[in-house]
Amino acid sequence: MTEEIRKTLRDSAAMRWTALLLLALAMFCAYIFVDILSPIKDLMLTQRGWDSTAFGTMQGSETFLNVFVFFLIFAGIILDKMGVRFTAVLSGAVMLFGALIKYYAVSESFIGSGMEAWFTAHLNYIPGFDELGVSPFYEGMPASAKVAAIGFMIFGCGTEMGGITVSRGIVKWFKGREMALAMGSEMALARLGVATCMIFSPFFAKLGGSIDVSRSVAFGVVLLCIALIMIIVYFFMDKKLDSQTHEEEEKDDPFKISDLGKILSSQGFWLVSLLCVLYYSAIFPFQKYAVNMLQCNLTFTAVPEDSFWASSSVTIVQYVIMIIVAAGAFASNFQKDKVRRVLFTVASVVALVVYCYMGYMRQSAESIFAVFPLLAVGITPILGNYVDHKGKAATMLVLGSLLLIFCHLTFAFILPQFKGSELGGVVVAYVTILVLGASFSLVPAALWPSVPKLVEPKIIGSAYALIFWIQNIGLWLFPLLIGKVLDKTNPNVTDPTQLNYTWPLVMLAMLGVAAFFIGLYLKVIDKRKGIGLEEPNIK
Ligand SMILES: NCCCC[C@H](NC(=O)[C@@H](N)CCCCN)C(=O)O
Repeated sequence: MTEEIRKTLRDSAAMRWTALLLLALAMFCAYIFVDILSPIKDLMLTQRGWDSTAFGTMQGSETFLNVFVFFLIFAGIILDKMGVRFTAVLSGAVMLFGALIKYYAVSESFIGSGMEAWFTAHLNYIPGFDELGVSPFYEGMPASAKVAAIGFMIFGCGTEMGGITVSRGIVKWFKGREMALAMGSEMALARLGVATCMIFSPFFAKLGGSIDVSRSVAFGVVLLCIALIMIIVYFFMDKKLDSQTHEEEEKDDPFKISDLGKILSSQGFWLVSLLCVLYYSAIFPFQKYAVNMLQCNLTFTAVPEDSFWASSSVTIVQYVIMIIVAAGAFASNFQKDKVRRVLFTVASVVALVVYCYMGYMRQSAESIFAVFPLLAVGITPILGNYVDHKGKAATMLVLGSLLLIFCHLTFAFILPQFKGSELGGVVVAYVTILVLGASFSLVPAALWPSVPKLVEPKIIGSAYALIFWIQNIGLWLFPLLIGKVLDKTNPNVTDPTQLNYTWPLVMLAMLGVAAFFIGLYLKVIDKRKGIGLEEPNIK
């Protein structure tokens, strides 16, 4: 066979990176939708009557079916049985379907509809789930929040199924090549999705001077349509690849229930899963409240509506600068020449300073918080590469947890001290958010590539599905708990920007403490059992 005949799509760097780009852009859109209501929590109270408990219950519902109906486990089985491209299209369609329901729930046409009346009277009690205290609805929950929660549950099935499918797709296209870099790059783009959402969700909700929260959700729905198109394009690339390699998709490793037993009996797997659920529970649920937490802790001077800083064009310019920060930091990873690498980094840092200044001038909590994922865009691929070549994954997990504790305690106790000092508060907020972003690079970059060291290659897909499932328990519980703690500790507060966030933040810091100790124990077990977590991936 000649060299030419043997060449497949994945042998071409351009083609495999195109395949990654399609999958990563689809996840970018999905991550935008995940947090689409997070930066407008205050508007959800004033426009739709969602208090913190309603908001937290709706936000937590994303993971409900994954956790309590074990959908993620089924998603793992579907992925193993049907392959990457089928599951990718299915996840895109499920995400879009759920998103459309959520859009209807928050739209103006829902208000006063028969559906609103029905949901106000029903779904207050769910037999079984209420007794267990895990119901996604409660007596008195606004009807729009109930329907939005149903849509978000369905969306959550699609997005988590998409998450494991993309990981497996990356393995399919990049095995034996730049796999860690590809995974890091995919996560980097997902982080940019979160930053995009922080800027554009409030932008669309307040567009043209009138407030309409459904515009933000509509923006997310449009992006999910684009995501589905990208997945369909990927479908044909993937089909072409299989026809070239004459491989029947993934059929050599079918999922068996007995595989679950093998995974569950691994101590390392349990420690990594525990650390994953503890760490991510202090990040993703926090993300849903962070903008409101900043609104409550920073002193903002209202920017007049006719001022330059309040204009829509400034929002767009700020977003373009954000893209320059992210692109510069990301591209510096790929520069072989040292001078070029430094130039890219410097350009990115300068753009970051300009971005931060604009956030301060706009007095905008959402654009201040949007720097959180930016650092992760730049450094997650670097750290992924570091783990590949130098190792030290367990140490990075410990360090990431320590930074997490430091940040949540700073938000809880130091940031409120700066109330009254406009600039001081914003500086403390920026620094803490950036450090939290660094922590959010360290842990994912070390955690996900460590999974293959814990289980045999044959059951990696199922192991990822199980870790996601365990992680989803925390992602379900903590948005809800934060909302409840907020309501309990702020009984008479009616202004959504005057809440005291100390106790929810202490609770999140405690998750970091537990993750820190698990990380230390993991280091001990790694040394004792020779798991190789501190070893480089490429020897
Ligand atoms: N290829 C890496 C996959 C893991 C990325 C990881 N995402 C998750 O853990 C998701 N289960 C949670 C997503 C939360 C929103 N639904 C990440 O670090 O983003």
